[in-house]
Amino acid sequence: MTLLRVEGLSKRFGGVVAARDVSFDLGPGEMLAIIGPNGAGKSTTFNMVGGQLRPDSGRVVLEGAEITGRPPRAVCRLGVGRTFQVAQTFLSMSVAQNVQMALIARAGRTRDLFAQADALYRDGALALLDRVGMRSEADRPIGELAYGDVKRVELAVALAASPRLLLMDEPTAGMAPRERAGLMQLTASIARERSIGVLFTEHDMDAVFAHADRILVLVRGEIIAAGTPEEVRADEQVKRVYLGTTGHRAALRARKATHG
Ligand SMILES: Nc1ncnc2c1ncn2[C@@H]1O[C@H](COP(=O)(O)OP(=O)(O)OP(=O)(O)O)[C@@H](O)[C@H]1O
Repeated sequence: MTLLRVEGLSKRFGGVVAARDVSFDLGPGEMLAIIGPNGAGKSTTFNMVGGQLRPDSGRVVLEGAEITGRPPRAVCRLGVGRTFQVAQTFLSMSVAQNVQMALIARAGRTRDLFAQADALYRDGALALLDRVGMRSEADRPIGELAYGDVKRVELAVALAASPRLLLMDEPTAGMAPRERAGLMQLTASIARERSIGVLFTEHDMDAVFAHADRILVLVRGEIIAAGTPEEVRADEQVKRVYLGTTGHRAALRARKATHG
């Protein structure tokens, strides 16, 4: 079954074609990476799916319903979640309260927010924190956490909205290599168990080749290749214009880590 269908998305900024006829499908529980050099159109594509940008042409269809050009808030309500950066969490609040806020917002109970935030949805928040390995830190101010731990809390915050599709823009940026693998592994296992489709961009090729089920390669706004990590790694055009030897080594490392 198709969760997300993207058909012929195009976007131009003045003379720059940021996306040209971008099409792909994403299934429930699937991890789909969009890779490509700087300026390839990854963020543009992402933002057209999330509603932050209106495409010039093309369609975005979520579970059979067209969501093209709908504002981000509406897209979010329809089941598209997004992980946000540290600055968008509430630094002085506790880890648990950050997740509770997201649960309260999801339930549409924002009027209760300040009166009862301590008690509301605490159990639900703790369950989500448990799933991302952060239960023991629930009552610490989030501002005290190490960066890699904040990323786990961000994942719990995104899950609080019960997304069908999760958009993750460079989820491992700024993390240490070992922490990156842990976060990607966690994301992949949660995606599978909850049938959440994950669309992510990532510059770290180790993370992509080890954890994506499929990879789209964008170059100058166009998809030049799409397929499994093995297929993309073997694609001559991809090797030539993008991956080169660095990507090839990353693919080999990832295969070794996965298959021994
Ligand atoms: N708001 C904008 N106004 C003008 N040009 C833009 C805008 N957003 C993106 N572009 C241009 O569109 C092209 C694609 O940009 P985009 O940010 O989507 O690439 P990207 O693959 O996400 O790059 P990076 O890996 O550097 O984040 C680039 O040439 C960029 O300069």
